Amino acid sequence: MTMSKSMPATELNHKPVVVIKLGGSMIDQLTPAFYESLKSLTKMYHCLIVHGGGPAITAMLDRLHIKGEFHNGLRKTTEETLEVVQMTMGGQVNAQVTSELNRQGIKALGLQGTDAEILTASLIDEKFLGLVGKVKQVDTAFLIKCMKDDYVPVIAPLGKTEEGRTVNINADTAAAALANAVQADKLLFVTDVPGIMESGTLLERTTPEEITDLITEGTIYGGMIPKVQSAVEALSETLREVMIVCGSQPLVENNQIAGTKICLSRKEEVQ
Ligand SMILES: Nc1ncnc2c1ncn2[C@@H]1O[C@H](COP(=O)(O)OP(=O)(O)O)[C@@H](O)[C@H]1O
Ligand SMILES: CC(=O)N[C@@H](CCC(=O)OP(=O)(O)O)C(=O)O
Repeated sequence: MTMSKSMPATELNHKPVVVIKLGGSMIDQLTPAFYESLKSLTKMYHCLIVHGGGPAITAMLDRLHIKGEFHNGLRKTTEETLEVVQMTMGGQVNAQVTSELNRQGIKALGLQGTDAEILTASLIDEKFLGLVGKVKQVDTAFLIKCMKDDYVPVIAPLGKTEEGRTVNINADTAAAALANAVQADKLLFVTDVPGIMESGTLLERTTPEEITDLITEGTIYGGMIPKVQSAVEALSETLREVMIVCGSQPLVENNQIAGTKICLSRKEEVQ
């Protein structure tokens, strides 16, 4: 379980928080209509954005002829790979997302998870995965300050170990940890598919138990696995629903968010 260093509930009670994870698969294709809907969301919610950058990292590794390797959806991160991760996801992609949001009139502030001790992580398995971390503690103090001033923090999922080593963190798991730490009302994973698909049909609602079966039978595979696992882990008494949504359409239409809702049970009815 992730620890949180400060409790935001009392500080941010005038607007709930929504954490939005922008998948690397979608970042280059987000439409003006998507940003417009995000802007209207900022009127009702404090928004906190976590972005990925998998495709950009892979493209740069290819250009530099550095061999990549994945284990269970996690990129083996050598010292050399980490430099590329910092340069692309922490640099280029973070700046791209932040400046696009600002261009659309959203007050966005680009940050790395390594700033202001936002993400403290532990190494998962250094021998096997190298410098890949999982979030151990989130310091929300600076994020809350930003959101109180109506800034949208845009976080690249890099973290520091307690020994001060920089680590690469899967963006889905970072988003889930941040959502828990800021006691978010909603967590949205924006990706390049309409939601979880089963035999070509969108699953509008599902549960952790069904997700386990869908992974076992191979319906859910690849990059969707860390996403749904992070979604399930994030579910709590406060965060009763997590959604997987598509970035090629507006986030909210007719007051509805289209995609797959993951709830603790099928009976959950969340507004
Ligand atoms: N059951 C499923 N429904 C929809 N997409 C799935 C499913 N199983 C695997 N996927 C794959 O997951 C991908 C999204 O994950 P990923 O590529 O990691 O995106 P992101 O960069 O947004 O995190 C989809 O493009 C699709 O190829
Ligand atoms: C440890 C690990 O795998 N980190 C990811 C971080 C980026 C990410 O998660 O980006 P997407 O959301 O685009 O997949 C990586 O290096 O690709």
